[in-house]
Amino acid sequence: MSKVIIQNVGKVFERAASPTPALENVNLSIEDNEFITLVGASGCGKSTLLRILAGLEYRTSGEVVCDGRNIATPGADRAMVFQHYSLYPWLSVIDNIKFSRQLKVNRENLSSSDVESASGRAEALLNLIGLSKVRDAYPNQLSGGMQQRVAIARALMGRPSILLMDEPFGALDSQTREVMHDLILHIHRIEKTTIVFVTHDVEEAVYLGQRVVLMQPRPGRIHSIFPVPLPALRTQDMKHSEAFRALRSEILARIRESTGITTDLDMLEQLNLQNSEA
Ligand SMILES: Nc1ncnc2c1ncn2[C@@H]1O[C@H](COP(=O)(O)OP(=O)(O)OP(=O)(O)O)[C@@H](O)[C@H]1O
Repeated sequence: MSKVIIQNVGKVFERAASPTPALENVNLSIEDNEFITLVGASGCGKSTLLRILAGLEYRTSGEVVCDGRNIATPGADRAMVFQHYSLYPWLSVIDNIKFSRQLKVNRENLSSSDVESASGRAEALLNLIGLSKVRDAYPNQLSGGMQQRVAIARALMGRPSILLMDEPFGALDSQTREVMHDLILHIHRIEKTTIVFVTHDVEEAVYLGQRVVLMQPRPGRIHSIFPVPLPALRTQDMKHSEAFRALRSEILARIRESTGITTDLDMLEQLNLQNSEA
C-alpha cells in the first residue's frame, strides 16, 4: 500500500464575494521514502495541497490517507518546513532544534533517559546539517542558508515519516541553494523520510525529485507526472546531461501550455492585463 493516498481531493475557499476553487479532483499516490516535487504556475494550488497534507487546511472533498489512516488534522508523523525559517531568536541553534521535543518532555513528564535520547538526537541532527561548530550561536548570527538548515533539523527532530517543504530554498541565493539541494538529498538518504517539496523552480524540481508532479491552475489540478530518469545518487554535473535538459524543457513547455503562455509576447500581454486590472 502507498505511504500517502490522495483521492479526489478538492478545495474551495469560501470568500464573501466569490468562492475560489483552489483544487479539483486531485489524485496522487506517494510511496514510502519517495522524494516528490510539485511544480506549476502561480496559483495552481501547490501550497494548498501541501497544507492539506499537513492537516493545516481542511479539504472540501475527497480523502487523504497516510500510513492507512485518514488524516484531517496535523500530526507528529508529518512535519513542515516553510520558506521563512521562523526560528526562535532567543534560543541557540541546539535549543531551537530541541525545542518541540523539550515541550513534549515537560508536558508528558518523561524520564531522564527520554531527555538524554532527545539530546542525542538533536546532536546527531546538528552534525547531519553540518552546523556543530555553531551549536551555541543564535539565529541572528547565522546566514539564511544556515538558519534554514536549523529549521530542517528542527522539523526532523520528532522523526516524522513525511517531510513537507514549501519553497524552502526560495529566499536563498543560487549558490546556497545548490549546497542545500545536496544537503536535502543527503538527509533524505540518511533519514529515509518521504519528502513532498513545492517549488517554482523546474530545475530544482528535476534535480531533487524522483517524480515531478506538474499542476495546472484554475482550478488547481494535476496536469502530468514525470518520472525523473537520473541515477538516484544525484551530482551537480547531471544538470548538464541530455536527460536532465530534455525533461526540464518538456516541463517548462507544459507549464507554458497549461497557462496559455506560449511566447514572450503572450507573457507581456498577460502582465499588462494584470497591471491594468490592479
Ligand atoms: N486563504 C485563502 N483564501 C482564499 N483563497 C486562497 C487562500 N489561499 C489560497 N487561495 C487561492 O487558492 C488558489 C491556490 O493558491 P495556492 O497558494 O495554493 O497556489 P500556489 O500554486 O501555491 O501559488 P504560488 O506558487 O503563487 O505560491 C489561488 O487562486 C489562491 O488565490
